Amino acid sequence: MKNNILIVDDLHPTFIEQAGGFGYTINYQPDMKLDEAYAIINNYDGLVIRSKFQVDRKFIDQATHLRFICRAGAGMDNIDEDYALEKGIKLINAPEGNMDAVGEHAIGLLLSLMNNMNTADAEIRAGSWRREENRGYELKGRTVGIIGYGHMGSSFAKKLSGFGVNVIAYDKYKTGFSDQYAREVSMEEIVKHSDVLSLHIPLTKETDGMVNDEYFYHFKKPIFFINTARGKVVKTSAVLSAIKQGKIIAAGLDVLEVEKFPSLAEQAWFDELRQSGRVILSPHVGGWTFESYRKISEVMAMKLGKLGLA
Ligand SMILES: O=C(O)C(=O)COP(=O)(O)O
Repeated sequence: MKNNILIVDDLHPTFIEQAGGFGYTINYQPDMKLDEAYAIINNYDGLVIRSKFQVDRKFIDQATHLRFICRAGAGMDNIDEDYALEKGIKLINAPEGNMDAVGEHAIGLLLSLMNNMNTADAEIRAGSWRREENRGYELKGRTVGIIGYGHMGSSFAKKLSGFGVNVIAYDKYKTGFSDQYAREVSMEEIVKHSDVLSLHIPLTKETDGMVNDEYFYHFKKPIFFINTARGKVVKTSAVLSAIKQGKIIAAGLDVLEVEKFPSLAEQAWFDELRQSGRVILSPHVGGWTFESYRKISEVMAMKLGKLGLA
């Protein structure tokens, strides 16, 4: 055992300081590429990564001494979790570090959609002052449906508590989670009652492409749709069709099926998406704030300390 950790992503220094205190030697390489990490990973006990590359079977097979992987964030979809666990590698993530960021970002997208902030802003910049066309809707009195009631879903629910809304939540893998912020319901009830739908589920084999044309078809009321979870859970073409059919009033998307340029611009749906006044986009920054940068590091260091592997 060398008690050393390779960090391949940008990370707040508090993790480095604290892990050093536990007795680990740190190699901090925030710009390291996959092939460079692959070449040296067999010398390390620990790996810290955000989402920059896939820690797949091949990588794990190469990491012959790896004892733990810290995912500096929430989503574990860039790590072959089953294979890592099979190999006895411990996994740590830190959703507690960016749950406030995601909850607030989802609220921001929702209020912006309901008040036409994107179009109103663009119109004024273009020289037009239109009040009636930019009249907003109120959140108060509406039913907000949350899919997935983990750290992110419950953070969003908590932040909604001052708005006078009825918050209902469905989580396929959890029961008995009703709390003061949300009432646990079936998927049927989400579909029947929601005025707002917000996704807070991970990307897995099961959820990949889950939100398709059929998914929106069943909703009884026109909805405001928010995705701060994972882009690949949602077919963008289905969001665009649902907007055209009036099933979705407007959509706030922090994550997309394909992210980053130039590949995003090459998607068949991109032109329609970017021209739609009924969509607000942000570049996967829901969980990425000045505060979460530090909190993620603190949470990971705390969890690593508890593992007591050094
Ligand atoms: O924490 C998460 O799951 C996120 O989506 C944040 O992604 P990132 O680590 O900033 O690439």
